Amino acid sequence: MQSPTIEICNLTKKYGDFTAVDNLTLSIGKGEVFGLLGPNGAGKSTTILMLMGLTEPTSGTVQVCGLNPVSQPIEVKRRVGYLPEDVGFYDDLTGPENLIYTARLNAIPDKDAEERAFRLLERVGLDGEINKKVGKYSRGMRQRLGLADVLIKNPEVIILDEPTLGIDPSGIRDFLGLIVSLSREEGITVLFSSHHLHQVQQVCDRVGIFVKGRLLAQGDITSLARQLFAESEEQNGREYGLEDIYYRYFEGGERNEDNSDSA
Ligand SMILES: Nc1ncnc2c1ncn2[C@@H]1O[C@H](COP(=O)(O)OP(=O)(O)OP(=O)(O)O)[C@@H](O)[C@H]1O
Repeated sequence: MQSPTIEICNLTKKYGDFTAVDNLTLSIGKGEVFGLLGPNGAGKSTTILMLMGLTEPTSGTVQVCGLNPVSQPIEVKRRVGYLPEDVGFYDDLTGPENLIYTARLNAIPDKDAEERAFRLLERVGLDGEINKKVGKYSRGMRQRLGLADVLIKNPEVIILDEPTLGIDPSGIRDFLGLIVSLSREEGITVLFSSHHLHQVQQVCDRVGIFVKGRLLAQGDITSLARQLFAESEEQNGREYGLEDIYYRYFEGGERNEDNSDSA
């Protein structure tokens, strides 16, 4: 059997006395779209920083594409594309100019870089905007350019940290559709970190519920509620679902008829 693309084992990160990530164990297979779902402050970004070799674990191990991000951070960055909440671009350059710049930084020859930049702009639906300076892009356009920027080096894995923040609903739909097709058509492994239950539900094969540094449950969407609410279901005789997860773990309350459609 193929070994997992991302393998996290008993991973802990402490900042002084505060534990941001607490004994996390998780495997993500090749081509899988995995959602790391948790409220603000759960430890999602800290986990991503450890996967990228940008901060060191306090204890435990991480492997990405068979590499150790602590001792091989450059090799990891070569194979993993990371899209943060807000990507920094040169605002006075156009989309293609920004992408070609990234390609050069990744040692891609100029001729290939240009061809790849235009192909990716088409892939993310920005081919109609090639002469526009990025400073004039909308938030959704910047994120789509961010995705192209991540893809220019042909990564095996892409890690997206709250990528839809500030994008309008139709932009979000397009962006999520793109992520799914990338995974399906190109076999890219995707780690999608978000606090939006419904977005994660739309695109992810498997989801981990991450709260206060701990992974409470993981699995496909339908099995999550069962894992988290088995006892309550037995006591109350009703079926629990995703909305219940949202209210209990993200809002700190329980779902009732007054709030049942606002997640
Ligand atoms: N450098 C740091 N020093 C001290 N505490 C930190 C540091 N970085 C993060 N934390 C704390 O660790 C916890 C987890 O933060 P993290 O950013 O990983 O959460 P998150 O799930 O990504 O949330 P958000 O979506 O709000 O960024 C938070 O309580 C945060 O305040």
